[in-house]
Amino acid sequence: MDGKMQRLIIICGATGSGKTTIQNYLASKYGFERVITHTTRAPRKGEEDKKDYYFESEESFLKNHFVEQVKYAGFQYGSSHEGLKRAFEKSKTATIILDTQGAISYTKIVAAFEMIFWYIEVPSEKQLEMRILNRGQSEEEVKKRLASVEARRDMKIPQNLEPFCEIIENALWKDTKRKIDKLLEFGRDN
Ligand SMILES: Nc1nc2c(ncn2[C@@H]2O[C@H](COP(=O)(O)OP(=O)(O)O)[C@@H](O)[C@H]2O)c(=O)[nH]1
Ligand SMILES: Nc1ncnc2c1ncn2[C@@H]1O[C@H](COP(=O)(O)OP(=O)(O)O)[C@@H](O)[C@H]1O
Repeated sequence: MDGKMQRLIIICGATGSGKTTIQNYLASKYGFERVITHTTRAPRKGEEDKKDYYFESEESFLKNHFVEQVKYAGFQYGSSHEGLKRAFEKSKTATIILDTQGAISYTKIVAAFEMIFWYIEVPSEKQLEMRILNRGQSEEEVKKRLASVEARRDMKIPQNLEPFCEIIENALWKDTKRKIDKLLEFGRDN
């Protein structure tokens, strides 16, 4: 495969903004492979090891070869060279979900693939809370998550990430899909 043709779509945004929903849409409509990242947080109901994340212990986490790693709401998260390679073996365009700090790290690396940065926004914090609650997490869990320094930080796009990012407002899902389709149509062959 021609390395120059590979593309990584980096998706970031507040917790509950719709990053996973968008990643799933890109997988089902366009066949874009997901880069599975590593975390020490426990799986949520319905999440599967090696599909949603590589769920790691503190010890096993350290054994990976990371492009970047962060601490988010008290847990470790990291994207590994192995994870990227596995995704690019299956499709030329891959997608990855990162916090904004991780996305900033990617703006600084020299990579063999093209990078596209998307920041997902939701019109109001109230809507965010509602969506997270609908996802099945308890009110207490949601409050705790939204109170972490990292979650607060990622509610807004950091200034040093803004020049690299396409901001996608995820209000009505059908409009979001249309926006994404347009962006990908425009990006084709560029
Ligand atoms: N930097 C970085 N962030 C990650 C990685 N994997 C996941 N994240 C981010 O970690 C944050 C927390 O993810 P998660 O626990 O799944 O919670 P959610 O955002 O509420 O679905 C999100 O902002 C993810 O984008 C990674 O490998 N590196
Ligand atoms: N445009 C939308 N309108 C209404 N609900 C949405 C929309 N996009 C995503 N959701 C829902 O919001 C919740 C959070 O979305 P999710 O993709 O899990 O967010 P993230 O991965 O950013 O934390 C999920 O229950 C999802 O189905």
